[in-house]
Amino acid sequence: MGTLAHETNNSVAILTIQSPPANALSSTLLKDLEQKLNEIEKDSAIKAIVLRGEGKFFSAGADIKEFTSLQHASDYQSLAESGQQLFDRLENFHIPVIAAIHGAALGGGLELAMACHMRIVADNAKLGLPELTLGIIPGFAGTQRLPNYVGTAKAYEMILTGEPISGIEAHGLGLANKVVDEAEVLNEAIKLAEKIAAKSKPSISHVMHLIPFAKREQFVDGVQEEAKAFGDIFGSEDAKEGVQAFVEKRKPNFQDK
Ligand SMILES: C/C=C/C(=O)SCCNC(=O)CCNC(=O)[C@H](O)C(C)(C)COP(=O)(O)OP(=O)(O)OC[C@H]1O[C@@H](n2cnc3c(N)ncnc32)[C@H](O)[C@@H]1OP(=O)(O)O
Repeated sequence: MGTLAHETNNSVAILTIQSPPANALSSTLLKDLEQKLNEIEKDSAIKAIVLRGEGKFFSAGADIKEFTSLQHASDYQSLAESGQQLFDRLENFHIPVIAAIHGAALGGGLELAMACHMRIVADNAKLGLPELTLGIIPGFAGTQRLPNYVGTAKAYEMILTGEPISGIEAHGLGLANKVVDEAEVLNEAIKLAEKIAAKSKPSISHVMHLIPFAKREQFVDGVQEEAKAFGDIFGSEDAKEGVQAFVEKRKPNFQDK
């Protein structure tokens, strides 16, 4: 069974991440997402997409346990580059994608949600980039997309402290389109998708082509630097300690090297 379920109703595709317990973005899940985009690209009937997570969370980010199987800085750099490319494809997709976020969207989970075009969040959801808690840094374009949504000051605070914000705060900062009770997240996302799907497909496609031009030009340089730094950071003692501490469910003891 794949890690992404897919159903379509009224021209709206609902993609459900099914990778318990935390919907971590394993390499398999990322491949399944790419495959799903390939399929949807060929289906002219789909006019909007809702992306959600099954279980307790939207997604808790890259699969930290998988990190321990990689060896070299170049492996981590490639991991970051392939995630960045996939999320870039999503951001530039010709069909609008709405992330329906409950529980947690952390690390790569928030980076995935930020590559979607709109976000509906639960008031009690946690959204953050906690990578520095692991002795590493964001690697799926989080350092580049987060400031665009929340402003640079809040992005520095969120990334440097690793502390998540609530769905209510995310909405106040402009990171989310709407905040609702957790029980209503999926319904609200579907309602928004159905409103969009009632419009003409050619006009939807033109808007999807045009809005990405408003993106900052430095973005491409920024994500390249981020992927390189993501590779470098895994050469540090503290990255090994941070990842190991997560696996062993203890606090990391960083040595600043
Ligand atoms: C380029 C991208 C880089 C990244 O994305 S780095 C990863 C960034 N993400 C994080 O650092 C989030 C780490 N996870 C957490 O902070 C917490 O977890 C949660 C807040 C999501 C949930 O907390 P709670 O409800 O107390 O559950 P629990 O016992 O911590 O987790 C349930 C199971 O899920 C596994 N898990 C959680 N997040 C990840 C992950 N990102 N990668 C791999 N596994 C993860 C745990 O280990 C555990 O598993 P078991 O039940 O076997 O003990």
